[in-house]
Amino acid sequence: MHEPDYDIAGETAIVTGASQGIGKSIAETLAASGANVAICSRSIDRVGPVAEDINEAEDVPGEALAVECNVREREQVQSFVDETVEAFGDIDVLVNNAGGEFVANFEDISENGWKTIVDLNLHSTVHCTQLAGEVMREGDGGSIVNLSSVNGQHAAPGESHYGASKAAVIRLTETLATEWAGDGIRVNCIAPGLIQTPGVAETLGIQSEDMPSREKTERRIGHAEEIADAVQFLVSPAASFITGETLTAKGVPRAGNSMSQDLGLE
Ligand SMILES: CCCCC/C=C/C(=O)SCCNC(=O)CCNC(=O)[C@H](O)C(C)(C)COP(=O)(O)OP(=O)(O)OC[C@H]1O[C@@H](n2cnc3c(N)ncnc32)[C@H](O)[C@@H]1OP(=O)(O)O
Ligand SMILES: NC(=O)C1=CN([C@@H]2O[C@H](COP(=O)(O)OP(=O)(O)OC[C@H]3O[C@@H](n4cnc5c(N)ncnc54)[C@H](OP(=O)(O)O)[C@@H]3O)[C@@H](O)[C@H]2O)C=CC1
Repeated sequence: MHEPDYDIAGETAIVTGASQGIGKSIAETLAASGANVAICSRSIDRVGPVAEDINEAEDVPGEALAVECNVREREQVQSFVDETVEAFGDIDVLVNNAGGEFVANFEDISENGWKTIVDLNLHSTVHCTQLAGEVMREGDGGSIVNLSSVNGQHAAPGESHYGASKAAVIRLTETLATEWAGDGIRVNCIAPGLIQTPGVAETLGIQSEDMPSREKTERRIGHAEEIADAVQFLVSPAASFITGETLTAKGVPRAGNSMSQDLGLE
C-alpha cells in the first residue's frame, strides 16, 4: 500500500522572520519533523529564544540556529546564508516568510512608504532566493516556499502596496519554478487569509484570545500552525509533483463575502 512521505528529517531549512507569528510556527514545525532550522529576525533578542526553546525541547529532533538578519539588506542575507552552511553543511529548504504591511489608502502612501513595503515583501524574497538558491542549485536542489497573501490574489482597499508586492511574489514563484526545475528545485507559494499573529494584532488591531479550534472551518481567523502544516507538506517528498503553485489557506468565509468583510474590515 502507498503511504505518503512527509519525511524531511536531516534536511536544513532556512525560515526568515521567525521570532513570532507564522515564521515561528513554521520553524517549530519543521524542527519537530527533524529538519535543522536556521532562523532569523531583525533582533537576536527576539529570535534567539525561539531557537533556544527548539534546542531545549527533548521531543524535537531538529536543531536550531538563530541569526540576526534584516532580510532587506542583501549583505546581511549573504552572512545568514554563509552561517547556515557553516553550521549545517547545506540548504535544502527556504521559507521566505518575513513580511509585513501598514494599511493606508493609495493617495496617502509616500514614496518611501511604498518602497518600504515592496522592499520588505518582494526584494527581501529576491535577496534570500538568489543567495540561498545559489547554494541549493550547486547542491542537491530542494524546495522553496514563499509567503504571499490573499491580498496578492484579490484586491482590498488600503492594500495597494502590500497587494502589489504579494502579487509579484506569486508571479516570481511561477517563473522560478520553470527556471529552476532543471536544478531539482520546486518553488511554491502559500496565500494565507487572516491568521492570528502579533503582527496582525499590531497592524489591524485584531486580537482573538479565544481562538475557535481547527475543527471549525467557517468564519474564523486562522492559526499560525495551519500555515506551518501547509509548508511542511509543500517541502516534503509528498509534494514532489507540485511546483509553481499557490496554495490558498483561508478557511470558508460567509457566502459571497471575503474574510476581511466577514471580520468587518471592509
Ligand atoms: C484578509 C487578510 C488580510 C491579511 C493582512 C495581513 C497582512 C500582514 O502582513 S499581517 C502581519 C505582518 N506584520 C506587520 O505588518 C508588522 C507591523 N508593521 C510594521 O512593523 C511596520 O509598519 C513595517 C514593517 C511595515 C514598516 O516599518 P519600518 O520599516 O520601520 O518603516 P517606517 O515606520 O520607518 O515607515 C516607512 C515609511 O512608511 C510610512 N508609513 C508607515 N506606516 C504608515 C501608515 N500607517 N500609513 C501611511 N504611511 C505609513 C512612513 O511614514 C514612512 O514613510 P515616510 O514618512 O515618507 O518616510
Ligand atoms: N497574519 C496574517 O493574517 C497574514 C500574514 N501573511 C504573511 O505571512 C508572513 C508572516 O506574517 P505574520 O506572522 O503575521 O507577521 P508578524 O508581524 O507577526 O511576524 C513577522 C516576522 O518577520 C520578522 N521580520 C519583519 N521584518 C523583518 C526583516 N526586515 N528582516 C527579518 N525579519 C523580519 C519579525 O521579526 P522581528 O520584528 O524580530 O524582526 C517577525 O518574526 C508575512 O509575509 C505576511 O505578510 C499573509 C497573509 C495573512
